Amino acid sequence: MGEEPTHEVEPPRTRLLWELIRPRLPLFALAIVAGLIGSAARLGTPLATKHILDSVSGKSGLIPPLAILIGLVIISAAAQWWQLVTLGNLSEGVVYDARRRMNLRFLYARLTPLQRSPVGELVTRVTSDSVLLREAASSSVVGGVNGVVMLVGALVMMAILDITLVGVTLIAVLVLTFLFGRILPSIAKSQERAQAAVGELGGELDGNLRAIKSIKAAIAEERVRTRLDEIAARSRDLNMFAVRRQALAITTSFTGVQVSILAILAFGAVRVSSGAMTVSTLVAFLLYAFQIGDPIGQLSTSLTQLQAGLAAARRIRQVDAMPVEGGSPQGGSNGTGPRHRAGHPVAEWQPKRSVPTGDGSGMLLRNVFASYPDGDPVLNGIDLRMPSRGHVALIGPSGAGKTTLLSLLLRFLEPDSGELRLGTHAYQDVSASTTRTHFAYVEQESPLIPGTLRENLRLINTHATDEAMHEVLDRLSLRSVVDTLPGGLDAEVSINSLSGGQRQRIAVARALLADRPVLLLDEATAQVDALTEHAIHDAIVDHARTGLVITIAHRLSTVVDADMIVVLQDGRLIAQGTHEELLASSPLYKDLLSALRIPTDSAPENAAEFG
Ligand SMILES: Nc1ncnc2c1ncn2[C@@H]1O[C@H](COP(=O)(O)OP(=O)(O)OP(=O)(O)O)[C@@H](O)[C@H]1O
Repeated sequence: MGEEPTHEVEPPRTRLLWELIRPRLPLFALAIVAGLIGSAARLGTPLATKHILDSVSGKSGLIPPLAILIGLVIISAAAQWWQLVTLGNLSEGVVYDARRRMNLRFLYARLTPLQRSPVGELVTRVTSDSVLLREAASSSVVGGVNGVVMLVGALVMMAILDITLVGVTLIAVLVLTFLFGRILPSIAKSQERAQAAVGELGGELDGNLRAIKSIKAAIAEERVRTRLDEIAARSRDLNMFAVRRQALAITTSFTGVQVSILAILAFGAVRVSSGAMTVSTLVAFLLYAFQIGDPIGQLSTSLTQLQAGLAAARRIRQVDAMPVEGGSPQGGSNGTGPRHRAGHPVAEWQPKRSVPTGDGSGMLLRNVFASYPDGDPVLNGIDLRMPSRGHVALIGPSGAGKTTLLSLLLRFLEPDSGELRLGTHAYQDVSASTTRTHFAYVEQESPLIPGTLRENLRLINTHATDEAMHEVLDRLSLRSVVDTLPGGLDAEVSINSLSGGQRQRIAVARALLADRPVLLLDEATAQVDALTEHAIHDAIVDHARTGLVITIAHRLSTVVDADMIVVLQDGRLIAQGTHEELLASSPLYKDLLSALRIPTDSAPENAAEFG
């Protein structure tokens, strides 16, 4: 998992499980009490049976021991029911808590470490790992406690009946305990590796299913299948290792119990024939010996199940350890601190239209350096001032750092050093979510969130009216698309039900409905036709009258009439100005245009692409 603190000593697995159970301790205690009552009732039955046998030989009346026996059976059944329901309550609660904790962490985690793990891998932690945790948190732990209680109780009762014979049983219990101690740790390790393989499978599957069209078009199904099968086989082999170990542990325990019963029978027969023990005592003793089989079996199953749960708890804990966003001061969170303090004078840009600034929503980047974890800086000393109104277009070759610059503005990434300001607020003084309230963002892939079209459009502005939505949909030529959807705005939409261009327009519509001071568009016109591009362009111009629009544009039409064009190359700000100014001053800008065979003596009308 990304950004796992390597210097931190990991707590023992059992403590992780305890942390999840602790908030539900009363339920846990209740389940144990129910288990203890049931165990006590079961422990009493052999004694009641002995009294019934004694009454047959005329030593006492039959009715009282019979009534006690029936009472014990009823109590034992009721306690078992109670315990099972309580356990279900407990385990579902623990799984629910674990899933909520992970959901919360995924949504509030810092983006870079979160995105280091494949989505499918993260999903398996919420789905399959939490299910393994369910068993460990409830039946394994309570079953283990019950098993110990039953075992100790039976041994005590046996000691009361015949102290000599109990020695034989004790030897069997000690041998089994020793063998278990040797086998269990290897079960936990292989199960953890098997679960990691399941996570890897989830990640691979997710990635491949997202790219399924490319895979099919390349006729690469077989290659992908082989790779997926290899991971599935690895998981199977690791689990089989654990299964063999579990089988060894469980059969050892059962054989041990059988052997000790035979030994008790043999020793018991000798003691009965010598008159040191009555037949009824031997029968009661044997009933206890048989009863010991249950707790030992329960203990061995619980302890082996517990290993899978502990492995799952560790993987869930790794999610908990992901760093979260919040009001963390910029640059401080990655521990590097400012690396480049030299102050550069920031060139004040004057837009070609009269654009008022200084009303609190202009943006400033001063000597900003940024890098991804374990990488070299991808932005190197960016100095840029943008006003509160107007259209700023970012251009540059692929990999120049355009998207990274937007990530900094939105605080998906914190700078290594330098200063970012939004109006009068320094980024480091406010939380990431506060900063984001100023932006509406259209990302490159224009993803839809699961839900209806209405929910998608209201993602930023939850109060957008139907009227406003229809107005924006009209502007972006989406109205006819919506009208054909069953349910209109209430239709469930997904990546498969809409085209790339339609999704892109929905993302733009969502941003326009938001009415935020700064609109960020990352190649918002990449997939749309000329008419829609025109509509988006008009929307940009419209928004730029009252607010700031920052676009990453690959199409010249989005760029040429921008109030300011910022040219980036290799993470540096190479030039900035209007189209005309850059044609006169920036060889890179001219190169970018020439590479596309666009005449550099006039602004072209067509929608040529950069990058
Ligand atoms: N999540 C990431 N982790 C590590 N490196 C990254 C990450 N995202 C981008 N980079 C690197 O940062 C550099 C700048 O990438 P960025 O996406 O900002 O460029 P860009 O100008 O938007 O490119 P394009 O036009 O191709 O989208 C590239 O070298 C890229 O490999």
